[in-house]
Amino acid sequence: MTARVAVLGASGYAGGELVRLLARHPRVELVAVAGSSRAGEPMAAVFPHLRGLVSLDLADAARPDLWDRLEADFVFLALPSGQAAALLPQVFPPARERGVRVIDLSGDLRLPRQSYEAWYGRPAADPALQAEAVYGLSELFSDRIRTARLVANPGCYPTAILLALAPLAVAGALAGGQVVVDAKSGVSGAGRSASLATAFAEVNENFAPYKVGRHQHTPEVEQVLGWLAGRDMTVLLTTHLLPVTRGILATCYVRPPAGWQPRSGPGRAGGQGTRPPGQERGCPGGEAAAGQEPLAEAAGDPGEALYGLYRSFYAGKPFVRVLPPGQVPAIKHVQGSNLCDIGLHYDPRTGWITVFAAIDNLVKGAAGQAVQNLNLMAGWDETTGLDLVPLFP
Ligand SMILES: NC(=O)C1=CN([C@@H]2O[C@H](COP(=O)(O)OP(=O)(O)OC[C@H]3O[C@@H](n4cnc5c(N)ncnc54)[C@H](OP(=O)(O)O)[C@@H]3O)[C@@H](O)[C@H]2O)C=CC1
Ligand SMILES: CC(=O)N[C@@H](CCC(=O)OP(=O)(O)O)C(=O)O
Repeated sequence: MTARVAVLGASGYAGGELVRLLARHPRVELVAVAGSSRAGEPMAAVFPHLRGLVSLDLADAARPDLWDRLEADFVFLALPSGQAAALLPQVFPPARERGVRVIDLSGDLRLPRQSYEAWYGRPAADPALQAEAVYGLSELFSDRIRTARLVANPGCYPTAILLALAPLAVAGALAGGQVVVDAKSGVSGAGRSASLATAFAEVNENFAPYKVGRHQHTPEVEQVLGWLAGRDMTVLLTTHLLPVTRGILATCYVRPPAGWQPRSGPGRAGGQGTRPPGQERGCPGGEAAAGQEPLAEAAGDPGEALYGLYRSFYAGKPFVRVLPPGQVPAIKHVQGSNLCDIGLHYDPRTGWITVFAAIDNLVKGAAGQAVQNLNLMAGWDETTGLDLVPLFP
């Protein structure tokens, strides 16, 4: 089976990356692309790297009547936050009737109204649509994604941070309810539209934090960690702009409760060990692990035990590479791929655990994960079209 797919926002970085991936996806027919200021132009004029690979012209993404003519099974929305919320109430219900399924890359459907309005500073999407949307962190919520009609693709930072912390959340290591995260992103995370903050002369050979204390991905991370940990979570997230094009490195600091030990089998990612949005909080995987031997005691090495916990959590998850103790991830080891590399460190002196996660913000943090979700929704192998070896050096 093949699927007809449309990309709205195809003239942006995330949408352009979607088109790059979909152009070589063996089961996809790309039937439409749309933009805004570049509407009417050939895709290859907007993105010359796609010359000879995509022959479509950009339609106007803001026109609701575009949807009446769309003969697509799946529509990706890669529009600025706020635009999906404005567009969907009008176009999604009739499209859903026709069997169209939507994957939205913006932040519009990830948070409930109050939280969205507080952190994004604009009116939230229709609450019914937000409630219908399945949070699309592929590794954790694959069961619900498979049958979803509307998917809220995760934010770039939350993808890295949640993959880094999910095993600890499920295993009860976040019982204190507080986490500190120090995260850095390449400038493509800010989108293609020019702004002073992302101009070469401002970014080159510079490095600085931004949106301190007010990053809009904070409530998203808190929400999902809360589902996994079975308790309210507070996350201190500080984001930094790296003078590179692609990549996110998230460094997450956790002080587990006294006496906590990593255990094997704390629940599997995407299996029964994690709870999807809208369901009762709790951690069946953690409960199932309660009677097991602490690996730390068995192995006598907390670093090895932590590694065992992560290996077991991400067993069978092709895009997560858990690095052995002593190895650390780097953005250059995942660039251009849908991989998330995770490194672990247990510091016996302070009792803190540090978890590092590296992703490509445009691939696993946006377009790649959106394609992974398409694969799940269409019933294909989740790696279809995503067999991408990182570009190095
Ligand atoms: N960049 C990243 O790493 C990530 C981005 N995202 C999310 O993906 C979405 C797109 O981001 P990104 O690609 O970076 O942004 P860009 O600014 O690069 O692209 C925005 C796209 O939306 C179109 N657009 C702009 N304004 C409107 C409008 N009023 N109506 C309809 N279309 C419009 C643009 O068209 P045109 O160029 O023709 O004017 C362009 O195609 C955002 O919601 C972002 O949060 C999520 C995760 C990571
Ligand atoms: C480097 C950079 O500026 N990154 C952006 C990522 C924004 C994003 O992806 O927006 P959503 O809220 O729609 O997920 C930021 O930090 O705001």
